[in-house]
Amino acid sequence: MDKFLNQNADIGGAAQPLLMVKNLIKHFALKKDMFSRRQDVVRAVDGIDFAVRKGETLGVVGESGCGKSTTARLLLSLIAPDNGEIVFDGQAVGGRQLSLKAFRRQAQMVFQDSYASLNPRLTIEDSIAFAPQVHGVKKAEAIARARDLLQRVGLDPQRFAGRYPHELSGGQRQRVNIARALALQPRLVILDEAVSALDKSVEAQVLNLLLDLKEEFKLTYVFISHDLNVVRYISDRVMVMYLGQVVEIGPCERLFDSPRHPYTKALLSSVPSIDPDHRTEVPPLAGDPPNPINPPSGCRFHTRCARAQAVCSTTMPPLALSKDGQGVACWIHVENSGHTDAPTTETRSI
Ligand SMILES: Nc1ncnc2c1ncn2[C@@H]1O[C@H](COP(=O)(O)OP(=O)(O)OP(=O)(O)O)[C@@H](O)[C@H]1O
Repeated sequence: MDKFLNQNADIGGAAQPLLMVKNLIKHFALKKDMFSRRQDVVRAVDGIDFAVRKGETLGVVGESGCGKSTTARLLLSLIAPDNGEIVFDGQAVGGRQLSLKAFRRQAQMVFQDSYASLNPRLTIEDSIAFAPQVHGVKKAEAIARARDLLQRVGLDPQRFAGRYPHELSGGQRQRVNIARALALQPRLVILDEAVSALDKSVEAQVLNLLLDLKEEFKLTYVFISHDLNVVRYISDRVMVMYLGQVVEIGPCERLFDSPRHPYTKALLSSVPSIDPDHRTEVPPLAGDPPNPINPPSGCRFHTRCARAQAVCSTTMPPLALSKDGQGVACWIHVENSGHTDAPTTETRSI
């Protein structure tokens, strides 16, 4: 356990992580068809380690199907992992140290679909006040808290408290979902594509609201999005996933300005830049990722990587951490160990 704490403090780049994840695995068994003897399994999340430090926003990016949402659900114990450990503020989640109920008070989630997340039969204030009452807060106090939160997310309680979800715009509903997530006074909020369905102007307002609330309530965010510009705007550090694994993690600006993993380079080169100094020579990703039921051996990216070497197809590279806090799982970086910013600590051998 101590070894794990030290390793993950390194991966998080901070002495005080709020959340630590060790070797998290989730495979989904698919229904067998009548004539097949084989049981296909989707390796949605396949052995990930990372930490989220107190007060930071960790952005999570990667192509569709790489395991971002499954990771989010695992983090909040909405689904059970096949393996792995989650430690919240030094206490293992779901065991004797920190019960699931106690953890769920401190960790909340905001989903993409603002309408599906709300009960259509409850007024806005009743929706926000619901969870605190389940956790023992008296109704009058829960309603007062709901009205206060409405104000804080920019919705006048006089006008909005008694309305129903269908009477609100998408942006207003997402503000309600954010207020609802904050009603239990959590420390960690996981935002899974929380602004992706909004118009660009509303998206910008909600992003700024999230930044303000983070300061005001001393929150820590895990921010999942396919929109790299949005992730760059809001994140302190960024984690890049490919086929259920972490391929790179590091400080946001450094990762965007000098990505190290060939996958991160290709992913970022798909974002158009109007700045000629920032145009990249790396071609954007071609085709779809391989099937997660039968992922490539070795480094899972080797089948699409222009720089792949023999070792890449046989052996999975470790996620190695350099002195500047950037972790990269790529043999090119492991082998460049004479370089000043090359990996110094092998944080994970797979
Ligand atoms: N309940 C499930 N049963 C079977 N396969 C699943 C299940 N949930 C997710 N998967 C598969 O697991 C893989 C990871 O899915 P996940 O939704 O976590 O990816 P994602 O990165 O969030 O994708 P997106 O950006 O499209 O939301 C995908 O191949 C997906 O089809």
